[in-house]
Amino acid sequence: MGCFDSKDPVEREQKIVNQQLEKKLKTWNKDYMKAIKLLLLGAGESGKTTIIKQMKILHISGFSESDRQEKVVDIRQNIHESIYDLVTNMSALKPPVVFANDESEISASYICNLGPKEPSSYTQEYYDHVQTLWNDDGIKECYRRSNEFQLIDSAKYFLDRIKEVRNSEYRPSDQLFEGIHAILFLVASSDFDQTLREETGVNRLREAVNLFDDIWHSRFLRHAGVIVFLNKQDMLKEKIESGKSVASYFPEYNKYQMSSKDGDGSDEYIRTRCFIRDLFSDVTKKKPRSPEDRKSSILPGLVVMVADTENRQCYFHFTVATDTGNIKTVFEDVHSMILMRILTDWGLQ
Ligand SMILES: Nc1nc2c(ncn2[C@@H]2O[C@H](COP(=O)(O)OP(=O)(O)OP(=O)(O)O)[C@@H](O)[C@H]2O)c(=O)[nH]1
Ligand SMILES: [Mg+2]
Repeated sequence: MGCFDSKDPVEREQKIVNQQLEKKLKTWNKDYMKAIKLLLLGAGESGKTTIIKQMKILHISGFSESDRQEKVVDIRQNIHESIYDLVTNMSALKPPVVFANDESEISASYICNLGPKEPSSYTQEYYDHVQTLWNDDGIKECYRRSNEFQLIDSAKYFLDRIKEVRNSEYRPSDQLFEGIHAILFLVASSDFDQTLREETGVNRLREAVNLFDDIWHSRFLRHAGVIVFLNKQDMLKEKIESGKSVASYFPEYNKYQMSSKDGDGSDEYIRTRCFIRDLFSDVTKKKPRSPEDRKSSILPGLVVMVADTENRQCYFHFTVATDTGNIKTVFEDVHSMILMRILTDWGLQ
């Protein structure tokens, strides 16, 4: 038996265009999923720009925003066409298909009122209705019987992407963070004796710990792996070897117990860098700072605190961002760590 081949040239052309579009989107999606997405965060002058420069040197590139926007426009149009065709054809089928949920009736009239042409603006309400309909078992049944009417080939592919498209337009924070595999948080470790330029009196390292607290407990970032780069190790070593002590700024250093796996504590620089690492690792074991303490947070709109429910791990590296060789080695470790995480998420590890 041969395949159904439309004799109508317009219909045939439409089908070809659809197939080409579907192919393009599939390739785009595959590439996007393949890319490892990192979010680089850190206080002022901690070395973020330097790390990006090193990444460029080490040939790491990403997706452009215009590529992404172009894809969103294509998907939106196809979502509307698909859901409109499904809704309007449901009752005409023989025997007809009915909605499984009552609320879908309201969503169906909303979509029918818009007509077959895509809406002038895509609102949250619009996406809610499409989502309600696409979740309805009646619509799913209608989709299964789509051989009985005209529906674009890739309707399911597009409708399954509602969340992705909606996020890209209406929830900028989520869009920014969705699919991020890991957050790189940079710390200028040698800042232990510095105060913030803009707010004299605030210790820069202490402020970096507070910022990390906000980021670690942020609702938006809770699914991403977190890697802390304890950067500027060369400057830290220099400071310690010149006789400066972290104890003058962090009195708790005097009582600091170094773990035996980190060394015997005889090297002051090693002891200091472990102490600084533990300032950050303690954050991952504690509750978020109180709202009172977070008044001066530089991320007020972004941070919605959550208490940890998942068992998350944080990875620490001692880095010198200005040293390409050092960053290359560290990134090789980071890369394997992220791949392991992805495999674990997929249940392959
Ligand atoms: N010695 C040394 N200098 C570093 C290191 N990392 C960064 N720097 C220097 O520190 C300064 C600040 O680094 P940037 O990469 O500009 O820091 P940033 O986080 O992008 O700073 P802002 O954009 O101002 O927030 C630059 O002069 C860097 O060359 C390091 O590991 N060792
Ligand atoms: Mg910068």
